Amino acid sequence: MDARSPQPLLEVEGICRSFGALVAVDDVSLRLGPREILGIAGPNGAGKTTLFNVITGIPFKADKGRITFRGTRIEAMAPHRIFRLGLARTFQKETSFANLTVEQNVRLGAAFGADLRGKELAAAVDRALERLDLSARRRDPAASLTVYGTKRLMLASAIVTRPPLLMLDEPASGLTASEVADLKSLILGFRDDGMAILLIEHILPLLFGISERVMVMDFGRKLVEGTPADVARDQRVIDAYLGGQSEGAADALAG
Ligand SMILES: Nc1ncnc2c1ncn2[C@@H]1O[C@H](COP(=O)(O)OP(=O)(O)OP(=O)(O)O)[C@@H](O)[C@H]1O
Repeated sequence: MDARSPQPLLEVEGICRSFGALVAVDDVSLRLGPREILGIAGPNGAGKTTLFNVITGIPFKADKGRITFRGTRIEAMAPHRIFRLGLARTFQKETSFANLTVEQNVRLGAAFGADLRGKELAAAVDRALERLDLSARRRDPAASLTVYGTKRLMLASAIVTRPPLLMLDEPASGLTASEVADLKSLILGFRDDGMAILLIEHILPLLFGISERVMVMDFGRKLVEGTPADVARDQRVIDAYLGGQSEGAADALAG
């Protein structure tokens, strides 16, 4: 099944969210199939993070629209119940419980996202720490990690319950080129494990290089959606957003 199938993994229909007079997300719809990677691009303030926020209900809901995840309507559901249905996210800013250890952070993710206990919980935490190359740091305080270490910790806490949908908000910001390359293979590995991925990213070679489809937002609205090749060539996208970066996107597509 893919996003065009009658029952996609995630279906967002006519979502709106305003802050006073500012319409941050304006009638946005999207569909995502299992194991699909949908990239979301757009200039600063286009409404990308607000879209993530209203899908996950953290920290606020949409004013209008329907969101269906795994056949269940979630637009009015409490965030922890959405997580338990199998939708996990990370945040733009590196976020962790700084005074807890790396392992305790991941255990919290597991407890929030599923009813895991005992050996099952321990195995899930071990697996997530191993996957994100954090096993050797498990007893260290989260505050001692580097920027990329903290990003990997957010990812470990998000994937510990093996969610079918992972939403990543600018996971590559602030990383070195080799860290971005490492992150790229991690994300592709999550997809190979069975996760669908919604990815917001300003680093276009990464976004265009791993997404099956790309959606570009501008002024709260969906400007264009299509294959990376079609989107990178779309004159509306070049005018509104890519500008000088269109070469970077083209290079990513070339290989
Ligand atoms: N809690 C809020 N209160 C008031 N305005 C908000 C709030 N959250 C977002 N906005 C505004 O909504 C608009 C969309 O913001 P949003 O963070 O969703 O954009 P974005 O596309 O994710 O941008 P960036 O790429 O810079 O992260 C912006 O004008 C922003 O200032």
